[in-house]
Amino acid sequence: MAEPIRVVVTGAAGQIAYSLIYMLSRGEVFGYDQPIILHLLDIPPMMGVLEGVVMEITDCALPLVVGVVPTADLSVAFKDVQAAFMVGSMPRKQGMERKDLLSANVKIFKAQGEALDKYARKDVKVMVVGNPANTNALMCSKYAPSIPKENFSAMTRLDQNRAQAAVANRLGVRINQVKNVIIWGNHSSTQFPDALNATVEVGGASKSVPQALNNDPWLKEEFVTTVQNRGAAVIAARKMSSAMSAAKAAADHMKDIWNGTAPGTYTSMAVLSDGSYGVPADLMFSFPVTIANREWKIVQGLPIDDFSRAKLDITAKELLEEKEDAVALCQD
Ligand SMILES: NC(=O)C1=CN([C@@H]2O[C@H](COP(=O)(O)OP(=O)(O)OC[C@H]3O[C@@H](n4cnc5c(N)ncnc54)[C@H](O)[C@@H]3O)[C@@H](O)[C@H]2O)C=CC1
Ligand SMILES: O=C(O)CCC(=O)C(=O)O
Repeated sequence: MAEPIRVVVTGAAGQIAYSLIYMLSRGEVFGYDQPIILHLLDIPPMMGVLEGVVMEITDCALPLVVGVVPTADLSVAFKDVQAAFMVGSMPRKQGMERKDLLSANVKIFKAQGEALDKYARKDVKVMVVGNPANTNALMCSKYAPSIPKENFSAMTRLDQNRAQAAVANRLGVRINQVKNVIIWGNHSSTQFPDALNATVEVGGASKSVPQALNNDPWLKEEFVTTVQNRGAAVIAARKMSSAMSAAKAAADHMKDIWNGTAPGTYTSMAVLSDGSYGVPADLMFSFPVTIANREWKIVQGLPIDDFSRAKLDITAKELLEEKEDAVALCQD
């Protein structure tokens, strides 16, 4: 059996972690033959709840879990970790935008960036789930200067999964027949869910989604707003934010980083912009990427018409504003 790897989940006593820890422990992300040592971080008042989570992990009798380290101490949580799921932070309530969480959450990511810098392995892969995810990831990476910026990403996979499911449903096909739906920009209501370059497999042949839908105006209208507002719709229905689907998306995201994307497919994640597609550099912007050897590359050369250009610019503008606010908050 392989040597165990150390994996940290922050916000380990919370809702998303409750589903995510089980997926990790079953081998769904790092492989069914990869033992793991789980580092579980939460805040001191949650240590009692976390103790209950640890009891449940034990009672699941999972052979791949060879150690569990529950803690409220950053130096313990991040010590020698190779993968970090940064979930711990406050979720929004009904009526709030995700960026309203910036003042509550960004300093958590500053402190945890500093701790990653000091204690984690330099090849650690860090994915940020806690909202506002893109800007939290940007600030986390800025406060971890000894870790390559490319090792940080923020999750827009839940939006991608939602978009893929919506397209499959509209076409009446299975989810895995739809490929290459893209989420551009921020994990917020300004994101641009784009199925204009997506494809669907029908009868062994690949067809463009707009063609398969006879250029249905739905693709540029209701599809976009439904995906943009899906998180808020779940909150309105559940009175709590998405958790099972968020955990599944976090697992999908890290699994792609670990194992790479399948040939001919790309996935969306927020990564540091290098100016591709006219997006300002130094923003954590969701792009279509391919991944090999645990390194991502932004997919180049996709057609961007005036409609898509306007959508990309709106979401980039929001990220620029968030970045400015975050930098100011972290200087306080
Ligand atoms: N990027 C995405 O697609 C999604 C992001 N989210 C975000 O994920 C975050 C977590 O959501 P839930 O698990 O539902 O929330 P939750 O409230 O159930 O759990 C959050 C946990 O984080 C802990 N926490 C708070 N501050 C912490 C700190 N400084 N260090 C470590 N742990 C800390 C809390 O004590 C709590 O146990 C929220 O910000 C939410 O908005 C949720 C769904 C999707
Ligand atoms: O919408 C939120 O603020 C919390 C959960 C989330 O980010 C989502 O469901 O997309």
